[in-house]
Amino acid sequence: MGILEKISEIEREISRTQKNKATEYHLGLLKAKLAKYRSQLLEPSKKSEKGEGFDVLKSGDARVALIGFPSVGKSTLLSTLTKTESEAASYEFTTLTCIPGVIDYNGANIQLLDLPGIIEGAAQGKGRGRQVIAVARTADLVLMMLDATKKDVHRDLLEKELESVGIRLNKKKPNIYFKIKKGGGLSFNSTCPLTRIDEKLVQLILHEYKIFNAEVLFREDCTADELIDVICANRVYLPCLYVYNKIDQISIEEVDRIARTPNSVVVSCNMKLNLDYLLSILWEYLSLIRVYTKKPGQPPDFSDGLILRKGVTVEHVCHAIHRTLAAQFKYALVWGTSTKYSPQRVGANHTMQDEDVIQVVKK
Ligand SMILES: Nc1nc2c(ncn2[C@@H]2O[C@H](COP(=O)(O)OP(=O)(O)OP(=O)(O)O)[C@@H](O)[C@H]2O)c(=O)[nH]1
Ligand SMILES: [K+]
Ligand SMILES: [Mg+2]
Repeated sequence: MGILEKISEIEREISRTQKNKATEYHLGLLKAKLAKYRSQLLEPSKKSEKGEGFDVLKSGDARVALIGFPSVGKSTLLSTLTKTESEAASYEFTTLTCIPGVIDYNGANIQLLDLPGIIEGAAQGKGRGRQVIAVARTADLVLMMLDATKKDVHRDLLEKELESVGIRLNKKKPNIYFKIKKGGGLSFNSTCPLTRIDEKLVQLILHEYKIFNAEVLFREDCTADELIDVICANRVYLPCLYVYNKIDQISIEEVDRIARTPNSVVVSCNMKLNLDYLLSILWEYLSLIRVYTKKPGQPPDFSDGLILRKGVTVEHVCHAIHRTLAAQFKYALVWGTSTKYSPQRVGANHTMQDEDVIQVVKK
C-alpha cells in the first residue's frame, strides 16, 4: 500500500471513530500515525518533482508568500504593489512558477512571492502544490488571498492543506519541553493541570515514534496534536493574513462583515482599494520596526533607518550598525516611545520600538 492510501485509510478511520473518553487513546495513536506518514510525504523526492524556478533567493528584510486558489488575483496584487509584472488573466493556472517582486515600504524591502494557484489535494502533489507549499515554509508571513465573491470554504480548504504539511498559521509553538534521552525511561511532568492528555497517552504516542527514553514537561494544557507537533520538530509557525480581493463585486454589507473577521483585510486590486491599509497591516504582522541612528551634535539620519524586528535590544542595534560596535559599547541615548524621557540613557538590554532614535556612546 502506498503512503497516500495509508493516509486516507487513517483519515477515514479517524472520521469513523466517535470522539469520547473510551476512544481517546485510539484516536491519539491514529493521529501520531497520520503525522508520521505525512512527514514521509514531505521528504524530498525525485529531482523531477522539484519544479523549475521555485528556488528564488531570499532577499530584503522579510519574505511574504502569496497563497491562494487559482484566479483570486495573486498576480494582479504583485503587479500592483511591486515594479515586477506578473501575467494576470481570467483563466486558471496562469502563473506556473515563483515570481518575486519587492515592496518598498517604510524604507524596508519586503520580498513578495507570486506563486501558482493551489487547489484541494495540493499537499499530496496536485498541480504545483508541493512546490508552492515548500516555498510557503520559507516565508516570514503567508498572505492568503481569497476571492470575496466565493464561499468561505476555500479558506478552510487551504488551511487544511497547509496544516497537513506542518505549517501552523497564527498559532504559538506549544509550550512543551521535550528531550530524547539515551536511557532512563520516560520522565513525564507538568506545571499545570492537564485536561486534554494524560501520561498514558503521551507514552503511547512516543512509542509510536519508537521513543522510549525521554523527558517531557508540559508547561501548558496542550492536546495530543500539539505534542505530536513538538515530537515531529519540523513544524513552522507563521503569521497569516487573509486578504479578500475583488470587493468591487460584492455588497457593502458583505465587505463590512468580512472586514470584521480576525486577521482579515479586504481589498480590490483592480480598483486599487484599501492597498495602503494592507501594507500597514503587513508591516505590523511582519513585526518590522525602524530605528534611526544619530551622531553627536547632528540631527538623526531619517533617510536611512535600520529595519529590525519587534523585540530587538540596543545590543542588536549595535550589531546591525557595525559588527565591532557591541564590544565598544558604553551606553546609548534613546529618543522615542520606548523611553520615559527623551533622550534617556540606556544599557545594552533596552528594548527598542518603532521609530526610536539612537546615539551610541563608545568606551
Ligand atoms: N473584479 C475584480 N477582478 C479582479 C481583481 N483583481 C484581479 N481580478 C481579475 O481576476 C482574474 C485573475 O487574476 P490573476 O491575477 O491572474 O489571478 P491569480 O490568482 O494570479 O491566478 P493564477 O495565477 O491562475 O493562480 C483576472 O481576470 C483579473 O483581472 C479585483 O480586484 N476585482
Ligand atoms: K489567473
Ligand atoms: Mg497568477
